[in-house]
Formats: sequence, C-alpha cells, structure tokens
Amino acid sequence: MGAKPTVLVAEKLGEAGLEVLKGFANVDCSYNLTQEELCTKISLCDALIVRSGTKVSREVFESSGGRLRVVGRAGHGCLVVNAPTANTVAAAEHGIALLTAMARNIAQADASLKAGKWLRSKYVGVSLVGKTLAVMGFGKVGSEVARRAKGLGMHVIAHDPYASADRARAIGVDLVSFDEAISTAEFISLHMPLTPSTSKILNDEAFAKMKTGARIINVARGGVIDEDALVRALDSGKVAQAALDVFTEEPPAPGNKLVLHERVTVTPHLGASTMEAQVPKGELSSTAVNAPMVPAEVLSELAPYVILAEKLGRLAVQLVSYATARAPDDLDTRLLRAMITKGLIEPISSVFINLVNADFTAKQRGVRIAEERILLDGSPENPLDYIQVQIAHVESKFASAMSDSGEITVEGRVGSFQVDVSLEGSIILCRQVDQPGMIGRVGASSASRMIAPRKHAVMAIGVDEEPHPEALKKIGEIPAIEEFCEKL
Ligand SMILES: NC(=O)C1=CN([C@@H]2O[C@H](COP(=O)(O)OP(=O)(O)OC[C@H]3O[C@@H](n4cnc5c(N)ncnc54)[C@H](O)[C@@H]3O)[C@@H](O)[C@H]2O)C=CC1
Ligand SMILES: O=C(O)C(=O)COP(=O)(O)O
Repeated sequence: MGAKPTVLVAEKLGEAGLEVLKGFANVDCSYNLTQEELCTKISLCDALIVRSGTKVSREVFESSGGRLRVVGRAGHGCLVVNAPTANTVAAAEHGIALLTAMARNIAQADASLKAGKWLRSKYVGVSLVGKTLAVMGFGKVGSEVARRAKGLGMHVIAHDPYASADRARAIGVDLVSFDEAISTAEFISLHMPLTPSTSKILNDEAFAKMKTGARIINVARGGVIDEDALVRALDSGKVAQAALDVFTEEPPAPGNKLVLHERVTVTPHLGASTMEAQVPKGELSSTAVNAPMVPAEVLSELAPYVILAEKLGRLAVQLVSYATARAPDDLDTRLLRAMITKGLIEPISSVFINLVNADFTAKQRGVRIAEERILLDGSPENPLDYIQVQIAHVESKFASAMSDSGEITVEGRVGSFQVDVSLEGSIILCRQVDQPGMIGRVGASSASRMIAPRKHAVMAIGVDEEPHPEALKKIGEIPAIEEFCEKL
C-alpha cells in the first residue's frame, strides 16, 4: 500500500476534524453530491464520511468496486471521528433553546421588531416553571433534555418503553405510558428514533388526546410527526405552538405549511450544529482507534454465527451461553457479543452498533450481558455447536412464551435449528386465540411468501423479506391476534 488513503467527506465537518484527516489522508470534500455523483466518486475512495444528509445505499457500496473500506458517520460511533456525547448535548441544548424560544415567541418577536414594529402585547408568552414536560424517548438526548428542564423548574415525565425506571428515577423523572404522557403534559418533546413503530406517532388520534393548548418540540426526526395532522391541530387550537428542527422532507418544500405557520418556530436541522459537537474528541477517537479488532481468520470462521448472534440479540438477552468443544483461549466471543448487543439495541435506537462501540453502548444503556461457556466433548472443528440466550424479566412483548419463572431460553445453531423457529430471514410471532384459519388470515395480510408456517396458540411465520409496516399493521388489527412481535 504505502500511498495515502483517500477520504471522501460528503458533508460539512468542522475544520479541526478535517485537519486530523489531512494528517494522514488525501481529503476530498465534495458536498451536495447527487446519488449518481456519489456512486461515481466512491470507486476512487478508501473511506467515506457522512452526516445525516447522505444515504449510503447498497448502490453506493456496489459502486465502490471493493475499494471502500470504512464509512464513518460523524457523530455516531465511527472509527475516525467519534463525538457521540458532544452531539447529544448539542441536540439537548437545541431542544431547550426551542422550548424557551417558543414559550416566549422569541423568533416571531425578533422578526417583527426587525420589521420596524414594537408589539409588546402581541407576544405575551407562557411560563415554564411548574409546567409538565413529557419527554418522549428517554435515551441519550431525551434524558439530557429532562435534566435541563428540571433545572428550569418544570415537572418532567417521560415515556420510553425500553428505558430503565432506575435511570429515570435517578434524574427525578417518572416513566409513564404514551397516553398518560401526551394527555397530561403542557409541553411534549420528541426524542425517539424514527422506526416503523414511531413513524407518525403523533397523528390525529394522538393530538386529540392532548390538552388543549399543548406545545410540541421536535429535534428528533420529522417523520415521527404526521405533519398534516399537526397543521390541523394548530389550526383547530388544540396545539398552541410547535418548535421544529426536523422535517419529513429536508429541506422542506417551499410553501410548507408548518414552516410558514405563525405559531411554529423552525430551524434547519441545527440540533448537532455547535462548534463543540464538530470538534473531534481525542479520548473517544483514541478509544475507537485502539478498540480490539478481531483478526481476519477469526472473523471468517465466526461469520455464520454473527447473523445468528444478532437475531438472538433482538430478544432482550441476559445470559449468553456458548456451547463449544474449544478451549476458552481458542474462541473469541467479542464479535458475537457485539452482534447480540446490535440485535438488542439497534431496532429501538438511533445508535448504529459496531464492534467498536458495542460494549460502550451496552454499558451506557444499562444492558448487562453475562457470558458463559458450555464445554462440550468432541471435535473442536466447528467453533460453536450452539448459542443459547436466556432472557429474564421480559416486560413482555411476548408473554405467552415465558416460563413460570418469567424466563425465556432460546437456542440457535447455524445450519439447523433446535428451536421451534428458524431464526433466518424475518419472522412474525403472533399470540392468538387458537382458531382455524389464522395462518391464512395472517398470510393474506403479509405481502411476503410464507415458508414453513406452524400453528400453535403461538404462531411463528418465516417470511422471505422484511414484512411491510402496513402488513404488520393489518396483522395487529385481526381481532383474534392478541399480541405479536415483528422482526426477531
Ligand atoms: N436534530 C438533530 O440534529 C439531532 C437529532 N437527533 C435525533 O434525536 C433522536 C434521539 O437520539 P438519541 O437520544 O441519541 O438516541 P437514543 O437511541 O439514545 O434514544 C432514543 C430512545 O428512544 C426510545 N424509543 C424507541 N422507541 C420508542 C417509542 N416507540 N416510544 C418512546 N421511546 C422510544 C429508545 O428506547 C431510546 O431510549 C434520534 O432520532 C436522533 O436521530 C440526535 C442528535 C442530533
Ligand atoms: O446526529 C443526528 O442524529 C443528527 O440529526 C445530526 O445530524 P447532522 O450530523 O447535523 O447532519
């Protein structure tokens, strides 16, 4: 090799970050590339750095012709520049800035004074002290917003189906249901990732449940709000004001009703845009660079187990047992543990898990994965016979699969399966009233072809592609389906 690698920086980074890169690489800063331009350029690059504006699609990887080795997402656990906490604080501060600016009509009053008007009575605001703020999504950003809002004398409640009550209690925040959160709060601030289950989570139905005069803040993702429904709620007076940093379409189309609305304060996705959030953090990037890497031969030997580990991680793992005939120093399980963490955290979070940040992220979220080995006799030719995960205290997505002691144990092996369900592809699990015709009804709702359906009081259906959200919604609406869990 010898030659300097070429790094394509596809979105604006801070100068200090660029300087670090220029120290060892040829840096090509090309912003606002179309998808085609990106695909053309990528074949000449060893690394790509993006922010939230660039989709690194399959096409981009395919166009790289094998040269591309690292894709860095500035701000989210990437190898070269890793500033996850600066990003969090920046977003939380922006949320608070929008909250206070909205309550006191800062943006509107500023525009009017600059236009030569002096309208003291038009811009009477509302006070924050003693008001209830509902933090929707109590992750990194949400919990920092909660902490700061408490400092402003607000009463803070939070809704997050996956957050630990202990962590909330430590900050002095009560975790409540979705309905309780939105129906009791004067201010509602959104901090969940955009996923199929959070898409348009604030819709007409949700706005109807809110107090008249509620105020909404969104620094998460535009898609978590049904924007047309928000316009209706503002026009009817149900929602008094909104403050938005993010939009379903970015930039929003000219004439976007929310952007132009008199009672809406907007910023162009500035949540992470502070000087501090753009500066590389020495200690974190050095952790990343020094992170334990798995040697290539271990990687290839464990490759088949990696997908299995991620699937198993989509359940909330407490104990992982590796059944192996290998001696402990001959089986490196860090990669598998990382994949289990990935399966566990990625579906509910905006964090992308890789080998570098897996243990850090798990610890940060209070997830503890204990590991043990089940030593088998026999030939150590295969690294693993099976992986078993044990899940305790599940706040059940899927209560019917639990033992009396409240635990679920699942085993998976590569190639064949001892579990009732093959953990390949996507799987829909439904608990249903045991009556004829259910598989057909569920099958009819799912656009994908079914393989090996089974019929129990619990039904597992393997589908040949990720189920469409609409199909899942229809399954949930079949009266006999009591609960179901998509995507194992
Ligand atoms: N405006 C901006 O520039 C920035 C926006 N963000 C966005 O803010 C959001 C939060 O980011 P982080 O706190 O870093 O992510 P995080 O992954 O730490 O927290 C997200 C939380 O949402 C929870 N959650 C998942 N589904 C939920 C549901 N249905 N209802 C309620 N909570 C749910 C998760 O359990 C998790 O605790 C993300 O959408 C992220 O992309 C983050 C940084 C800057
Ligand atoms: O980190 C995030 O989730 C953001 O939304 C920030 O995006 P940006 O890095 O400013 O393009």
